[in-house]
Amino acid sequence: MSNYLLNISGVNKRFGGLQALTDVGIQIQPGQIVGLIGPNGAGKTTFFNVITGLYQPDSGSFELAGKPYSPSAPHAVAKAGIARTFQNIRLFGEMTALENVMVGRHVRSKQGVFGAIFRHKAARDEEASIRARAQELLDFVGIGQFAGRTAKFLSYGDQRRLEIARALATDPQLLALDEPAAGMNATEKLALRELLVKIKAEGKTVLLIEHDVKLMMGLCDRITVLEYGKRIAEGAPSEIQKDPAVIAAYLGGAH
Ligand SMILES: Nc1ncnc2c1ncn2[C@@H]1O[C@H](COP(=O)(O)OP(=O)(O)OP(=O)(O)O)[C@@H](O)[C@H]1O
Repeated sequence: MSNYLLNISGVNKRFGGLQALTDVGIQIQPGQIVGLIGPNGAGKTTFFNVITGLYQPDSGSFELAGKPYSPSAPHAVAKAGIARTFQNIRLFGEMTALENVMVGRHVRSKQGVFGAIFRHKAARDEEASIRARAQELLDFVGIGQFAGRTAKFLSYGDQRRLEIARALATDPQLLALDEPAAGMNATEKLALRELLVKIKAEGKTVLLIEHDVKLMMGLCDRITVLEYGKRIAEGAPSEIQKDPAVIAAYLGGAH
């Protein structure tokens, strides 16, 4: 057993003839923001999808908060305590912002379908507390005033915030964000950075993939670098910035 919140090692993943991940691991201390970077095609998304149960690895050892977890399916991973967002926003566009967060919260709700149908008092009470918590989370991410707005009518930056609020609604031990700054302008990126710092201040642990290396350097406690499906470096941003293998990977790659 280790003190890591997330301790993953020995992950291999092959797609047909392509070895997308070779013996990749990551170790995350509780309360840290950890970044996963690397040139295009390095295997970041594949690794992320393995961690969150979207892809089945060929091998690997997975431990969350000292307990083995099986990344066999996304719902199993969510139950284990990892919540994620997606590179392409996946909201319920026709539902309100509040309803989107309430859906996330229902992962943790106790009342089953029968409770919801027959409107038992316990179910009604739980619904009210889910609603209140959802509003709190919208306030926390800075879009509380848009609770009643249909999700698809929110600005791009606010939709991203909503996704984060929905992920937080599951009370995750680890928040996994897939390119949260993709498509954002400079102002939105700054606001996202502030939000992530706030999430960290709440004691949450965050793993993120992000192409904006400058943003990552200023935000992350630790960074893991992949290239051609292998981990080539791990360290604090100041170490990563001057690591010859990392510099070579970025200069030689598409970035
Ligand atoms: N579902 C799949 N089937 C076959 N090959 C895949 C699949 N997903 C990814 N790959 C391949 O695996 C390799 C790693 O891709 P991956 O998307 O994980 O890299 P990445 O670091 O996330 O890249 P990017 O920064 O461009 O998103 C690439 O060569 C890619 O073509």
